[in-house]
Amino acid sequence: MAADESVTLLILGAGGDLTHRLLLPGVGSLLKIEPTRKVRIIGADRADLSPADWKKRVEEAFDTVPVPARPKRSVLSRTRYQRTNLLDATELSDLIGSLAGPLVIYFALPPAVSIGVCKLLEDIDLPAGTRLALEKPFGSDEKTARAFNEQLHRVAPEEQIFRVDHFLGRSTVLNLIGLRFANRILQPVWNREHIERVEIIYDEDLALEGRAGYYDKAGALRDMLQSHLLQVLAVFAMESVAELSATEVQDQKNQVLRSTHLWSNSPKRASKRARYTAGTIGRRKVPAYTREKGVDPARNTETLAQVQVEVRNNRWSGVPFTLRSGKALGTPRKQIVAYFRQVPHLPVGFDNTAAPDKLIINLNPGAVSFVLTMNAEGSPMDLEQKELRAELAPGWMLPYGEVLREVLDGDTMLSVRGDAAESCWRVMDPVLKAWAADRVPMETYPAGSSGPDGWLPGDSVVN
Ligand SMILES: NC(=O)C1=CN([C@@H]2O[C@H](COP(=O)(O)OP(=O)(O)OC[C@H]3O[C@@H](n4cnc5c(N)ncnc54)[C@H](OP(=O)(O)O)[C@@H]3O)[C@@H](O)[C@H]2O)C=CC1
Ligand SMILES: O=C1O[C@H](COP(=O)(O)O)[C@@H](O)[C@H](O)[C@H]1O
Repeated sequence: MAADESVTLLILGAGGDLTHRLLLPGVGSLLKIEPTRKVRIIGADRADLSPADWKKRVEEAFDTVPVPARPKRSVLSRTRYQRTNLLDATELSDLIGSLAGPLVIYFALPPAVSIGVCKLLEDIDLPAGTRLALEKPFGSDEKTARAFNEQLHRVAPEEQIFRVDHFLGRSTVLNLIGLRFANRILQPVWNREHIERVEIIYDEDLALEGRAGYYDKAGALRDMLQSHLLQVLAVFAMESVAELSATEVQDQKNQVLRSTHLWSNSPKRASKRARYTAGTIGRRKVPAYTREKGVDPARNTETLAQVQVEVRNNRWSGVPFTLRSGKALGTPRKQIVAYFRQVPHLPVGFDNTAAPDKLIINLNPGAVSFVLTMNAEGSPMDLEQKELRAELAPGWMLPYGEVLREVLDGDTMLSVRGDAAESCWRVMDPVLKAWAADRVPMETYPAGSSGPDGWLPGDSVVN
């Protein structure tokens, strides 16, 4: 679809946090880069917002970017809000009936409400080609994800369904494809012969930040590992693509996800979970997770999760991939680290066999570092590790701008295909079952620390 063709973006759940904090600024950041793009934003929610309230919300979100005057004026002059109980068939049908295509329906709703709305959409005539954009979590296990896929396919074909993952909008992830396939240096060593293990880590210094309503039912594993980090793994490990197209990228990513299994098939050995206790992050005092507002300690929700998986294919068999993410950690660390094997033979005479060579890919902000063993300062017989580093340009728009751009253009390259969503649950379901049965202990770590001791295998120097 051409960027100058006007698209109607209907945001369901327009009064909520996602719309306010991420979606509207995302659209704004897209308009900043593409000021002639024509998008008509319609907000719908059960909140009682006046037309002026709604315009003010859009304007405030745009001002955080900020959006240039002309596209801002154009959007504000055409946007409107419709108070709607989205689970009422007549109200939903009236809302959609009032809109012209091409139409994108963005579900910024609690997951159970999204499923209910989809059911109602089966009986509503949608403009031809209507696209549906869904948020995570996509289902709550493999079975519910499959059922949700079947239901969605009764409303629209797969190529009109966008399961949004803002990590895939991240320029750094696209940079990963460039890093892997646009030079000859890395391709020959990107395999089990040369890479011993890989860590994909997203440690945050943010704590709960008032999100108990969502997070206490999700936890770190569902919030980050099952969704974002498995997607990052898929891009890291996939075979080469002939072109940057949805079919190529999706097929290659999904081959990886289909081949991914828990390390030694044992959820007990492959997973760890922990929850933060009271502590201090910088100058900020953080209460114990169980004392945070809205948390039910009986849910036993983890705030730090680590899972080891194996990609059982010709390229990666035998290489452990450790996925880890958590909240309230002292030092944010958002990176992929590939540890290389030792050289087959180190010339006799050198001192100091150093730690393994590493490739570190920082996800946010983006940077690539090679940490290589070479001659030290001083005695040339001595070895040490030195770092070669390149900073990557920041994303040209916000991650939500990048994913929305694809949705508005009808390009599914960066969205999660239905079978991939099911595969991700298939990998993690045994861990969730083992945790629910208390077969893996819940450890603790003070907020502001680096997590429980001894979780990551081997050396994991933060860079
Ligand atoms: N917020 C975030 O940072 C992120 C959120 N997500 C996902 O985005 C989705 C939305 O999350 P979030 O914005 O945080 O949730 P919120 O609860 O803040 O927003 C959902 C909105 O939908 C409204 N709503 C619920 N039921 C109905 C209904 N029947 N009719 C009309 N409106 C209704 C809610 O109204 P009311 O308040 O009255 O209930 C609320 O305004 C979730 O799937 C979440 O997992 C994904 C990534 C990040
Ligand atoms: O989807 C989510 O992602 C954020 C981390 O992503 P970032 O781009 O904001 O760094 C995470 O904090 C949140 O819990 C999760 O729902």
